[in-house]
Amino acid sequence: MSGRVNMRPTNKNALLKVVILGDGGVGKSCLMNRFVSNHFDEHSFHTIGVEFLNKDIEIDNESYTLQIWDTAGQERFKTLRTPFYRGSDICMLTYAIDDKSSFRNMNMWKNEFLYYADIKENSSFPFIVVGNKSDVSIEEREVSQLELETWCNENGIASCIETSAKNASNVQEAFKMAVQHWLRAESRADRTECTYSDTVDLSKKQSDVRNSCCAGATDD
Ligand SMILES: Nc1nc2c(ncn2[C@@H]2O[C@H](COP(=O)(O)OP(=O)(O)OP(=O)(O)O)[C@@H](O)[C@H]2O)c(=O)[nH]1
Repeated sequence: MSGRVNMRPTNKNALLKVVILGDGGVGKSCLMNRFVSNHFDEHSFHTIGVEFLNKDIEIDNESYTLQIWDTAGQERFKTLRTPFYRGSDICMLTYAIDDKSSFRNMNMWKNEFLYYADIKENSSFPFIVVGNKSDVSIEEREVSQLELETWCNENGIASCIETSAKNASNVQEAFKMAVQHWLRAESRADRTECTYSDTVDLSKKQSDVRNSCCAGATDD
């Protein structure tokens, strides 16, 4: 008899580290607080360094714990925030719809993340782009939805959404979308690993299987 078995357990990483990046004042802390506690602070203080909160989310009957890292957007806190990028599963690049310069800075944020998180293969990393403060008036808006979509296309990012931490519009959806994006990236990675390493050929003798990279997974 001959066959191939995928040894990777499903939902192997139920704890997902989500890092929120973007210029100071775009609403990162407010987004996190709206998502975690359904609360909005009109007079939110600048974050110093990083803060994190956990929140469970259910998608397709699977439960995930999001560990959400809110970082300080001001340049002077760079050395305090960058050590926390490593080990991230999802990166939320955030700008404010009424602040064009925060939109222009997304390149800088993306590059800073890739560098300090030490991501080699950036094309498959689950970035999601969030345009916050969608409650502002048309007159105050400085970034159109088309500009957002164009930037994402140019940067190979498939997930983007406009939110308002103030009126709660799309905040739950943004985090859900982020996890769904992560799931798609994971399943692509699983398929690749299935092909190259994460499989056991049952036609092999048991001694050969023990020496393969996945053999230990059956005992753990
Ligand atoms: N109109 C509007 N204001 C918002 C929204 N989200 C946040 N704000 C306001 O924007 C300001 C900055 O919000 P923060 O959440 O502290 O911004 P931040 O990105 O965490 O800033 P740093 O900690 O400096 O990086 C606060 O006065 C908030 O009340 C929103 O969706 N709409």
